[in-house]
Amino acid sequence: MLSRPDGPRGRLIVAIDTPTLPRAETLAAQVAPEVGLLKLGLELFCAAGPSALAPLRQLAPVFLDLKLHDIPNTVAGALGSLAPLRPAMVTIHAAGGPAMIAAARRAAEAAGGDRPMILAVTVLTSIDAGTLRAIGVEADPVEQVVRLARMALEAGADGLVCSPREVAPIRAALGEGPRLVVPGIRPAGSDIGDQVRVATPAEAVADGADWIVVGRPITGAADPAAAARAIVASLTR
Ligand SMILES: O=C(O)c1cc(=O)[nH]c(=O)n1[C@@H]1O[C@H](COP(=O)(O)O)[C@@H](O)[C@H]1O
Repeated sequence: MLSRPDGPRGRLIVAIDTPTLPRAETLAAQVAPEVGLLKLGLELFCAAGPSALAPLRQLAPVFLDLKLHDIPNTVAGALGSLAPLRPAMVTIHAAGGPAMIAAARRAAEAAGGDRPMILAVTVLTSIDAGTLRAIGVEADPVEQVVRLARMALEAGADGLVCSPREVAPIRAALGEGPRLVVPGIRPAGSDIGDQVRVATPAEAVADGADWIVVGRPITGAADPAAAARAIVASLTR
């Protein structure tokens, strides 16, 4: 399994969110020298399919972010189907519960080889307390994230996806063990878009994020490589 990053550059994951494979390949080639991993998410996977992974993996390890959330047997089957693609990280939704998470972990181990890191997505960074209430969760985002984080790790997740607002609370509650992958990152002054629980790259890393995930502030920049370099330069831990 992928080790923790040993320097600021290794901490940066760029989300290659585009429906067009040629555009994804261009972006990936521009930013790969500046980053630790490239993230392939639903937008590109749904448009271009599993074959989108290989060209990205030639440039950097790939975080395959499909946020799997289904019955344990189906999620385990999906992990088995994804194994030949050799992603470095994969996401499942913590809300799928302990049996689903344990099945995902078993399936990743059964596939053998250098298995992917299984990351449990806690509460999406676009969700606030009002949206949690709308789906029947009375806890605030921090409380809910820490609850899901503890459950997911006990069930076999290798790490967690959370917003930068919960990094310090997770470290306080669960220590340095959990690997934390943190989207909802916005350099000061950049457009927040649909994100709600955000912080700057430096804040997230100072609080204890292992990796930060950045999409539009880099992919929408006139010079994506320069934008990635500026973010890496801002990281101190
Ligand atoms: O799992 C993720 O990566 C993820 C979880 C989450 O809670 N929030 C979140 O934004 N993400 C992903 O992180 C990326 C953030 O992109 P930007 O908002 O453009 O920086 C997107 O690809 C999202 O799919």
